Amino acid sequence: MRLILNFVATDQNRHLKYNFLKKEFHHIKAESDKAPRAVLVGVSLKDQKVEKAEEYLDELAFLASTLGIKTEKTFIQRLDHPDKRTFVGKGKLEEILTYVKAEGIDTIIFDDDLSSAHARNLDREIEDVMIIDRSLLILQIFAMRAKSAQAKTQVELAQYQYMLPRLTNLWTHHSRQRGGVGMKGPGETELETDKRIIRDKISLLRKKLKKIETQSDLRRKNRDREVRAALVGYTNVGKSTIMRLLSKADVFAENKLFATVDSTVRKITMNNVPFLMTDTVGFIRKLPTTLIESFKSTLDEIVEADILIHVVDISHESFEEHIEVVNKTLLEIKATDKPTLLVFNKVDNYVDKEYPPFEDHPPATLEEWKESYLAKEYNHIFLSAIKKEGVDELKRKIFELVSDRFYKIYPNHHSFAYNQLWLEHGGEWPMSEETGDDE
Ligand SMILES: Nc1nc2c(ncn2[C@@H]2O[C@H](COP(=O)(O)OP(=O)(O)OP(=O)(O)O)[C@@H](O)[C@H]2O)c(=O)[nH]1
Ligand SMILES: [Mg+2]
Repeated sequence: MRLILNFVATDQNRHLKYNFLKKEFHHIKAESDKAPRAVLVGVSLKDQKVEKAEEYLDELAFLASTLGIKTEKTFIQRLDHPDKRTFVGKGKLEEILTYVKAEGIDTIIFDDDLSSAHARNLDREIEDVMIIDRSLLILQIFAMRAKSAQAKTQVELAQYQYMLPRLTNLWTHHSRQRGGVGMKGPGETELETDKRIIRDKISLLRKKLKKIETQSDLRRKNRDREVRAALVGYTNVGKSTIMRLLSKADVFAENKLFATVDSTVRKITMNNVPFLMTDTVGFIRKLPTTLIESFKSTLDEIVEADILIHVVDISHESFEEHIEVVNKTLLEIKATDKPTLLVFNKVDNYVDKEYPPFEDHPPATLEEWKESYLAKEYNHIFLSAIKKEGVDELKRKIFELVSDRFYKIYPNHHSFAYNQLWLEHGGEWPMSEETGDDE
């Protein structure tokens, strides 16, 4: 097996080829001239339903398809905890390998992060098949999507940070004294050299990022006295579509995961009240921590926002869990405690659930969701961004939050009395709206 990480550590110009993941994928594609074919492997833990593990693998398959990888089969093993040696047990691994060989599969994707010990042991068992874990897959998507210098540098940094601890045991069999060649320092083993190169690269990238961030900090400072709203939510819920709807901004929306990696800011004015709207990167279950760290300045757009517009795809089977993942991530980056509007998007795609009659059951229809604990807990609206149903109410709710904040900063603004009246009388749309780019 050629493990994906081998590329960097064994390539002569490894310190130059930072975009190793991309190259590796191109390599596979070029070899076979068709989409890479994969099997997915997940573990269903003791206290977890098998359907949950299946759902997680569906998401993993969606992540893989975003990179053009086709999923041929999924394997789930029920375990108390992942196997220490090879992630799944011996028997399961044999079953997987038999299938992989028979079908000529080129990639095995694990739904959890593999430790360096896992990688080493799997490396011994498997030949000619690429092994990827969830974090690596997400990092690769980010690398593909990043457009700005800032996002590209952030992804690179996250890739190297991901790699560094995994180098530790992986290369022990390469560790040997080697005299005076290339980058090697005096008395260093090959492993030490590799680690040093990566550490140097990390500190270089940190410096580069700091420089870029100083510029965006300055730009943000200039916006200090402006009201800022941020669209947040799980990936693929419709944030960019809503951004387009509100600002007529030409942002990219696609039915793939992590369509947005660079954040976009637009200035919007409603009834003479201006504010900034940010569309930013979506969250996902088990977002690699290296990504959260290196995307700190992008996520600061959320941290510094006055108002959050939390978008949810209500037609998704796991949308309640998605809300939890987003709330947990917001807590992690310290962006809670802001006035928040929960947008239940994609109502056009919602399919009523079937439950046995006369039994207690979770909400099964949109009407029932409207009466649910979630609707009670949150300032919310129901929306179809695609069919443009509920847009006026969305605008009105956003306007309420934004103008509340705006008049706190500018209590004497001339539009205050007019807008108070307008809101008290039910605020009929359309009202004046201008949009413009700010960067
Ligand atoms: N059926 C339906 N689809 C929608 C709706 N809103 C957005 N979509 C689709 O959902 C997909 C994702 O939309 P995006 O706007 O890219 O989602 P996002 O939240 O920005 O996604 P990321 O940037 O990947 O995190 C696209 O295919 C949209 O066309 C809606 O109201 N109904
Ligand atoms: Mg988006």
